[in-house]
Amino acid sequence: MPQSDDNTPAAREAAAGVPKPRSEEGSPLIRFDKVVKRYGDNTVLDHLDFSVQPGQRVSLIGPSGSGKTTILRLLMTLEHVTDGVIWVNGDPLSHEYKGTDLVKAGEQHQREVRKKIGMVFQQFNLFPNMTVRRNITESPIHTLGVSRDEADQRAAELLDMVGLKERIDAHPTQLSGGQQQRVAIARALAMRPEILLLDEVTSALDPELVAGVLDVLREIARTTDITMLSVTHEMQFAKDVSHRVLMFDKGKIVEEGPPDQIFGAPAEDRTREFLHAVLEG
Ligand SMILES: Nc1ncnc2c1ncn2[C@@H]1O[C@H](COP(=O)(O)OP(=O)(O)OP(=O)(O)O)[C@@H](O)[C@H]1O
Repeated sequence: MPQSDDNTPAAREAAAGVPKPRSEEGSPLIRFDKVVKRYGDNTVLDHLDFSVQPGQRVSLIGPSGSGKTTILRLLMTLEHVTDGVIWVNGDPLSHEYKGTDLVKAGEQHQREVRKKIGMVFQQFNLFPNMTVRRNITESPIHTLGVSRDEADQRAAELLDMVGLKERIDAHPTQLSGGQQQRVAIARALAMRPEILLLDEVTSALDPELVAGVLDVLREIARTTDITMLSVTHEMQFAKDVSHRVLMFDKGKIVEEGPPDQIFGAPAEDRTREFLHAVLEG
């Protein structure tokens, strides 16, 4: 059934004056189409529609439990939708295929889609028994079939970018939380993903280590055109790096727009209340 023009993500963005970084006219890289996620009776995402253009950096903000992390976990196929479809690059994520005939093809396809997406978690999830170098090179070598030399060279470049090139032979336990998180960022980028998902990447860090990690991410935002979806409670960071901010409450988008609008002149009471609580609290 055709949607009313006012209700489409494109119409909402146009109304909000959202700037498009590139591929404005082209197909979205990510599209959520009436996505529902339920755990038992708890509806975590409620017919969610939004899309992300290639190269767009989007921050997801909103109160605890509003469904932000679930969106990233669905994209990583760590969870499956209850209803609706998630499209990546014009293809549905495999678990949304309903027909049994397609399940096998879907699994192969799901692996291909997954390779395009890197994620950095709140807990760094490095392998403690591997050096920093091996943490970064294992997936490119085993999943992408990259040669060891090439993977090593890329690891050295990425560690340089995150300011840790001297720690290439260290083990994670020898590093601070902030350093471990910077290695986790390098590891995600080693797969050359099109999409980088960041899930509250500074929440587990001591306050004095937060700035170093955010600076690395700001630099990635400045120097690459990677598509970025970031769940964050760091409002200044969201303001600095985002093309667009989505404000969530109870599994729905209550407001979206460029950071100047969301942080400077929010239209919705719920957004104002949330920002007041975060910024004043
Ligand atoms: N595996 C699960 N089983 C049952 N309920 C879950 C599961 N994962 C998440 N939930 C529920 O889904 C809801 C949304 O969680 P989600 O982590 O997406 O919220 P969030 O907006 O990211 O919150 P926060 O900012 O606290 O991380 C919460 O009510 C949570 O309890």
